[in-house]
Amino acid sequence: MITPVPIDIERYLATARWFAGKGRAFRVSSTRVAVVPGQGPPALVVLAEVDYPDAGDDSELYQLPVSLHREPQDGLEHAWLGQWDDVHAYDAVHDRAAMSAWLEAFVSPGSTGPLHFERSDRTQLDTSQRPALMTADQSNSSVAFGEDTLLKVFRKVTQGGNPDIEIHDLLTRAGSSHVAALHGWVDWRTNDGEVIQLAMLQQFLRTASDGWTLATGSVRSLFAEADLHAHEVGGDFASEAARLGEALAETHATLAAEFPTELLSDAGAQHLADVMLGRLDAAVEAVPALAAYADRLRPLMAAVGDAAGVQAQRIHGDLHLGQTLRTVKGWKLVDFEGEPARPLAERRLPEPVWRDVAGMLRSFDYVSAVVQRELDGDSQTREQRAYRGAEWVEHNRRAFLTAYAGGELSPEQRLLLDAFEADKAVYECAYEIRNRPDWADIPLAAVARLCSQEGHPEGE
Ligand SMILES: Nc1ncnc2c1ncn2[C@@H]1O[C@H](COP(=O)(O)OP(=O)(O)O)[C@@H](O)[C@H]1O
Ligand SMILES: O=P(O)(O)O[C@H]1O[C@H](CO)[C@@H](O[C@H]2O[C@H](CO)[C@@H](O)[C@H](O)[C@H]2O)[C@H](O)[C@H]1O
Repeated sequence: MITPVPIDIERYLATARWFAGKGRAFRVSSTRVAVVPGQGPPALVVLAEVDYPDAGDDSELYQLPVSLHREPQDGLEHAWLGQWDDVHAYDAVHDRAAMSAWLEAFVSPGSTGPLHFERSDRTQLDTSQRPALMTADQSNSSVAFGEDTLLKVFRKVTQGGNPDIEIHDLLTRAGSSHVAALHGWVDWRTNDGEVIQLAMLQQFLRTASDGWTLATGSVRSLFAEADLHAHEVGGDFASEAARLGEALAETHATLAAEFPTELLSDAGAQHLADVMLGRLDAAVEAVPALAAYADRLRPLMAAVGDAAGVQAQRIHGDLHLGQTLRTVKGWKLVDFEGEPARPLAERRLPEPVWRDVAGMLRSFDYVSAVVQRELDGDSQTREQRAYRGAEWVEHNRRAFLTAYAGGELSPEQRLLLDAFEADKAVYECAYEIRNRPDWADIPLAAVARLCSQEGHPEGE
């Protein structure tokens, strides 16, 4: 079904934080529309297919929940999508009435046209709770209902199972204490068997603090104490880093128990190495400064091709401190979608756990670098902060890794970890150039360090 909608989706996409095609020439080639059941102002789901003239057949599908009103809505001006005749259209995630209709649709799950609301547990939903769009800088859009429930509306959607829903579902059913419980999800289902997953409803961890905020706070405490070492300051993060290592190890164990695992075949190991090498080549194109390191990174990545026999399993796929939440009951992991830039089929493949471990190790480096950038000072002060910041990074990386692995890494594990860390830093160079060019020197400096003789302090 191709349904034209008379709103200027292109104008809206061009400025949306979650639109991955910003800065490229694009056009909306088709739209499909479905109606969300319920009372109140009409709420629609629009699926917009986006084409990129510079990229041949490359197209993407974006979801726009839309609400329609007979009158212009005060307070929703920023979410205005357009008007035809006397109908005003808004981005519905900002619209309380429309989001309440979504929550109510979960109370009587089932299908209305292509939209299917599914419940996965029996948690009572309180539909009187007031919806509020979260303000986090996100790839998707999340709406909290009061203090208990969170609806994450996926923006870039794809045919097939969404790993965030799939993994939250299995971990919730397995009783994992390291995820926010899943309550349900929304599918777009067509008669010919196509399924596109649109949104998920889960427990809202309202009082949790995210790992990024806590860790940057720890580095700020360190810098406020001129002469102390990282383990001596009140805000030492190492015991939390260790708990995070334990939480990740437990989550990996549950994932290995709940999803199929496999031992990497020769072809599987070679595929992993080829993907890393391909990403390196593409990143060098986007970030020419990487070229100086490429010849030293390639042998490390190519060696992954010899990793046949290593266990591969479902993992998080894009783990960093911003994906962790500290609750009174311990650490939770969020956002199991994997790296948004990787094709969906690849993100759902079993992989060595070292990709996640490497992601967290990289994140400790970001924390120290980002705090240093916030602060002024003469060159001597900056040099001293760089030294102390590096000590903080080593201290926390070691605490995390020791708790995760529970002992020394084997040479094979060390090699995989090093290769995944290099791969992540390369990915980050390309990510930063596209999204935050001012930050590109953070992963670039990490690549330079990985290529130098300094090695990995926490492994010694
Ligand atoms: N269940 C939850 N409860 C409370 N906060 C959450 C929950 N899930 C995610 N968050 C917060 O929202 C932020 C964005 O969520 P995330 O799932 O990473 O979205 P995105 O895929 O859009 O990046 C996270 O960094 C976290 O701080
Ligand atoms: O959270 P997303 O799934 O959208 O992940 C993407 O964005 C992240 C930035 O928010 C990016 O993470 C990089 O920056 C973080 C600090 O902002 C840092 O902690 C991470 O270590 C670093 O990789 C992530 O790579 C990207 O996929």
